[in-house]
Amino acid sequence: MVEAEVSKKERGGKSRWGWTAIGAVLVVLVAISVTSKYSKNPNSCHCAQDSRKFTGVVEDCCCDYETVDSVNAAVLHPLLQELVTTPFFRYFKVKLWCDCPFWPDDGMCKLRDCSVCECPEYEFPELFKKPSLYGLLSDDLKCQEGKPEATVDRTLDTKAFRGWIEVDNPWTHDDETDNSEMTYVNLLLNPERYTGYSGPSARRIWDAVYSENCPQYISGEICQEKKVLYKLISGLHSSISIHIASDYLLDEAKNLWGKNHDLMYDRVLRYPDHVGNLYFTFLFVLRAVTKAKDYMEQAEYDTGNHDEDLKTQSLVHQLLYNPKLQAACPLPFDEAKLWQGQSGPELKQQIQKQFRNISALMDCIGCEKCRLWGKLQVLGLGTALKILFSVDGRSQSNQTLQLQRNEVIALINLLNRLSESVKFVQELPSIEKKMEVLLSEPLAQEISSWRRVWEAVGLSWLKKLQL
Ligand SMILES: Cc1cc2nc3c(=O)[nH]c(=O)nc-3n(C[C@H](O)[C@H](O)[C@H](O)COP(=O)(O)OP(=O)(O)OC[C@H]3O[C@@H](n4cnc5c(N)ncnc54)[C@H](O)[C@@H]3O)c2cc1C
Repeated sequence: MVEAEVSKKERGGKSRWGWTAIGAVLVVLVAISVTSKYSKNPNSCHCAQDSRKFTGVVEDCCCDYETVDSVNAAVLHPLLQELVTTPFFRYFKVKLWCDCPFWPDDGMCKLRDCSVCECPEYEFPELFKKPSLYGLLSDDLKCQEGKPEATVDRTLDTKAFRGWIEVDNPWTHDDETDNSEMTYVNLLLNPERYTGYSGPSARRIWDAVYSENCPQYISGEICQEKKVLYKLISGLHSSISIHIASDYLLDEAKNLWGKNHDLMYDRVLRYPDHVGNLYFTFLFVLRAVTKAKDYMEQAEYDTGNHDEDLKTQSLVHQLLYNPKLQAACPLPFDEAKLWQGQSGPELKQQIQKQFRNISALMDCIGCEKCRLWGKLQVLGLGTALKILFSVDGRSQSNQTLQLQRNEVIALINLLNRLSESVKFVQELPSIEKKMEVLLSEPLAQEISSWRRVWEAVGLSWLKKLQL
């Protein structure tokens, strides 16, 4: 083309101008046909825009992608990253050795990283070991009235919080009040990352989760509440996959860990609905945390380390009352729209049973570390469900929220995991660029072959013109 232009200027012949113009039109038409062909490919159309892939309001939520990204990057992510390192939030109580209630354990874990490093007795806070002295259920309060002289009334009526108690979460399979097989785990020593757990064992669990408990909804054919359950699980699945890809064993021989962008793209980013579900789950859990803010604000974050505990309290306050967050996304998810129909209570029971089954499936995970994070995050989701759906401030005002310490730890750690995943997705442009190169390879090849054809034709025309 450049050669043709130079020759045209040098020669200045009228008929040659005409030939060149026809040639230029042909090139434009070829380019248009090639690019339009590729823009029909759903994978490449996003890339071709060279802009953000995810825009607009997150489906079924009250916040848009851009706001979630900016508030997460500016407020939530930094706060949560710090909060989960505090002594209160880094120890999680979990029953790791559990029998799968559905089929014999067929663990397929390949790596040493599959196993969990449990805490030695001396490490975790002494206060965590003791059952709470201040755990006062509403029934206990009545009992105390009979013998006031014997007990100190520690209730503070103005406070929502009445001390950590051992209560069972109705949404999960494990009995959270049974401490016999529980062990404490330092989450910082056991990061959620690639473990090599895959194949039929892992696939069977995901298949059971989706097919038996929350079959993918077909738009318009399933009620909103069931759709919520599917989206929560799918969003959690996206987050797990993103964590696997973002902390991946790139070279086993060299023990080299890092980001595996191709895996992140293959598993999550190329499915916009899986990304949408991640944002949905993030907003759902964020709504639960902010709804429980009175309770969380009053809660005791004692671990025996005064300075650290003050820091924890302050970080929790900053998270719950952040003006930027309140202004940007005051109601991340509107739970009041659910369970409105006549069959509401029945439906709630049915979905609660399905979620309990999902939580029981976590005992079938044949990789200890995956089981740890699976259990933590499912308890976190169960806690969010409990906050949003088990205690309804409007219709059952006599029901007060009671959370156990482990539920709050799971809830905040889950929110942090989701926040990290959203941040990874937000850092998409660099990944997108990489994919753009990959996706544009056939386009580049096709253009260059058309260019070669055109150059050959153009050259033969030029030769003719020069004669
Ligand atoms: C609870 C749990 C926790 C795990 N934690 C870890 C871990 O910490 N580290 C680790 O290395 N491995 C972990 N695994 C295993 C991991 O999730 C994958 O199963 C494994 O890496 C194999 O991946 P895959 O490519 O076969 O697809 P999988 O991720 O197993 O997906 C199976 C199928 O589910 C569907 N699917 C995938 N993502 C979504 C989504 N977001 N929404 C809807 N449908 C979807 C697709 O049809 C896909 O083919 C965990 C598994 C489970 C069940």
